[in-house]
Amino acid sequence: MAGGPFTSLFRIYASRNNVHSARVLLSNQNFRSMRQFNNWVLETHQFSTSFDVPRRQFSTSLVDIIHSHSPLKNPQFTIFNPADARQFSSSVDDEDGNRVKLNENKSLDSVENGGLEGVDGNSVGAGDDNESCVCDSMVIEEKQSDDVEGGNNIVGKKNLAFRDPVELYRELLTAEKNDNLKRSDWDTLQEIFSCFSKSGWAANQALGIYIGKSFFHTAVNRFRNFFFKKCSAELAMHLVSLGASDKAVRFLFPIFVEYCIEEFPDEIKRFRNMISSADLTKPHTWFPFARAMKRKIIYHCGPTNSGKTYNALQKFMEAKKGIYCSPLRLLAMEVFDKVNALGVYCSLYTGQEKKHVPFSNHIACTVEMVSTEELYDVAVIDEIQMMADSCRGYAWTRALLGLKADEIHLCGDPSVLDIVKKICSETGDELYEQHYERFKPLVVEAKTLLGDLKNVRSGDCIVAFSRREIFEVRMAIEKHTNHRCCVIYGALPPETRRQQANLFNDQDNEYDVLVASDAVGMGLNLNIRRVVFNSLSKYNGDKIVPVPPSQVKQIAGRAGRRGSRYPDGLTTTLQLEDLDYLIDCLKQPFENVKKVGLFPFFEQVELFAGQLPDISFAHLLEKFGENCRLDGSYFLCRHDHIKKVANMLEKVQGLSLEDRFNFCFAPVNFRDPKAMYHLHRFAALYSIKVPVSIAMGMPKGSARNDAELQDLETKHQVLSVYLWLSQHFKKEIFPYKKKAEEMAIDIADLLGQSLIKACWKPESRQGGNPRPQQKEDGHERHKGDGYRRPNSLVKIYEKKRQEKELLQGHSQKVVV
Ligand SMILES: Nc1ncnc2c1ncn2[C@@H]1O[C@H](COP(=O)(O)OP(=O)(O)OP(=O)(O)O)[C@@H](O)[C@H]1O
Ligand SMILES: [Mg+2]
Repeated sequence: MAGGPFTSLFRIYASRNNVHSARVLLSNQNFRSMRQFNNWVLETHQFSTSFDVPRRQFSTSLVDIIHSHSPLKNPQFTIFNPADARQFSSSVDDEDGNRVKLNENKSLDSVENGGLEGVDGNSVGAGDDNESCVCDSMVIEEKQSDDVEGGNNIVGKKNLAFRDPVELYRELLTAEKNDNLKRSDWDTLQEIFSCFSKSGWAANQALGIYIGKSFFHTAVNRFRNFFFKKCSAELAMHLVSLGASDKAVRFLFPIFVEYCIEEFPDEIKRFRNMISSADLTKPHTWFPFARAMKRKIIYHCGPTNSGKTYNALQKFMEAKKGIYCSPLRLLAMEVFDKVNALGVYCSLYTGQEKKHVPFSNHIACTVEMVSTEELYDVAVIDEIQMMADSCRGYAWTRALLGLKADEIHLCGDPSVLDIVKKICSETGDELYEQHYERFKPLVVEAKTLLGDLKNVRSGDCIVAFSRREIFEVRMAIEKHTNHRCCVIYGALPPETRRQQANLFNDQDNEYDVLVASDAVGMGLNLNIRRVVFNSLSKYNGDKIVPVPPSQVKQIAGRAGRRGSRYPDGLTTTLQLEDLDYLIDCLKQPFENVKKVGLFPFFEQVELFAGQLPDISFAHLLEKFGENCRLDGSYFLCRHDHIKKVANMLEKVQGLSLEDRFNFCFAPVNFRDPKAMYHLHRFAALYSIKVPVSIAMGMPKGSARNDAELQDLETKHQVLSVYLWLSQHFKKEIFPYKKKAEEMAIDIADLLGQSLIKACWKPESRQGGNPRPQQKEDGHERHKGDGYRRPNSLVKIYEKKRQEKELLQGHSQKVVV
């Protein structure tokens, strides 16, 4: 890597001004006024090490030196000489670090006013640093006059606030214990150290020199002991005059830094290695091959039922080689069928199945399975707003950053448009936007079902947010009306969901009502005339919460599909009191997402594990979460479910780290103890290298009650996990793939048959979560059917309604 103009200029400047050494300061935050060294402060942003650059190394590339110390690929840094207020700021921002932007001769004032920009464009020098900036310019003035007097050694003895902390620390090292302080002064000093120890600012800044939060208090205690033994009267009195305040903490901090650098080199090195191995910054650099391409990204942006996927699929089918990335297995299967039916050979690739169609150049896959190795002409990433999903978002982010395709079509709502723009500016891809409107507006029926399921009509989809609620609604409808219901919910295998969807879509049968969970929310083409929300609150794994507006929109948008029996979509609620919330949700603009999900690859976790060799995998993941560094546009995806599986597999000996990592991604429902038991058994057999058996009997027939139905669901889950493992591990260890496939098809069939017959009361899953339907969750009885629905959100929105008086009356239709 060549040095570029910045380095040459620095070299000329340094030689002309007889600079002996420069110190690079260390920080992921802005540390700029921390220290001075022979009149030089070399400043770094989002950069995290501390080292001196001696004069003899000025002849080599300064950029090289900085890069060799930096865990970041493209650190930005500023170098300035306080003696004459000259400052150079530089950002090395091209791929090989050669292109250097040079700003010469900015006055320090512009720096004080936040004239510099950090790596992520944040203004530097704001907030916490203001005080130290002011202090810094005073240091400069002081030093300039001292220099005139001749030499560094006589630097401002008069005013400790302006002394070089390095010198102060050196003096402390050689000082004798001070016995002349009053008791009250010692007490004040104790208070100052207690304040220091509790200071969030100091703990954060200490991260810049790799003093981790867990070690910070120990370091401060040791520093206090050292300080109390050595502190001069002058120093103590200066601190006492500041009192237990932020000023005292900020005064002490640079001395603390010196102490730590000398006393804790091993701890610093260990933490530094740990941090750099948990570095998730600049994820676009993880895919150098995709970066070497000039990709064209087309964002099909619009609400539901507006033709986004349709248009993207046209390009996919026209391409020589294409890949379609789906949010759901079911949708991947739908595209696989549709595309093959149109004469474009297409294979199917999901976590559980690989259907290779001979001579095919097209693939429909689930987004988690997308290959970033293969080259494609056209890729489609459907439901791109899922990048912001707290659990699965990383799969969409990875697909967008890593796909090697000349053209990538993104389909989704506008919520991630801005962040996709930002990502494209980092990757260098061209972005084109294509905006869509709904084919037909969605109409809200203000009358609602008036709390009575007897008002259900043909073509209705009643949306409920738990399995139990779904079956209760279905029972009530079938008992009190002549309608027959299909059901779709998350625990059903995709094949059964599809069978139920077909049954509902098909006009030539009596199944004309659908009762479904939010599992219908994404992309599926269903002949729905009206979406009726049975309730608008759901259990989020912890408590009952209102369904988020984005999800309400997505689900309501299922009503009325172009080309279906019902091109005009309607939506409403069961209860009048829920209507305002529905209207509120539909009227809300799409949120503008600020961050999208990331998750480390196995190799990154492995690197991190090297720093913490003796801890459990679950603990390792936790530590990774605590210590990983992320750029401002990304968050680390939630991995509670992974940790749950990791904990369960903890006692299974003989699994490598990679095995554990893979097992933890198996699509198991961790709330289902039977499914977890089987996963444990699979891992135990795998660990002793015994071919893994399915060891699960086939049910004799369709379910006769809810317990048997749940048993079928679990059995399918177990087979799905087996199939997933057989695709992710060596075939020899999971030799019964074929058998598992056959069993899974049969069980999906039995589930379909069972659902057609089902007319029993739902039961709770054993060992599962508290049921949202239980009394303590505040659910109420409904019209003597034995059916209970969640409490309305009326209280929450009552106030809002009064204020807004959204509706004039409840008889007219509202078009959203
Ligand atoms: N130009 C078209 N010609 C014929 N049918 C179309 C056309 N555009 C869309 N459709 C049909 O309209 C329906 C909705 O289109 P599409 O699935 O592309 O919507 P979308 O915007 O992706 O909605 P979603 O939010 O459900 O993903 C589909 O059944 C699709 O086949
Ligand atoms: Mg779509």
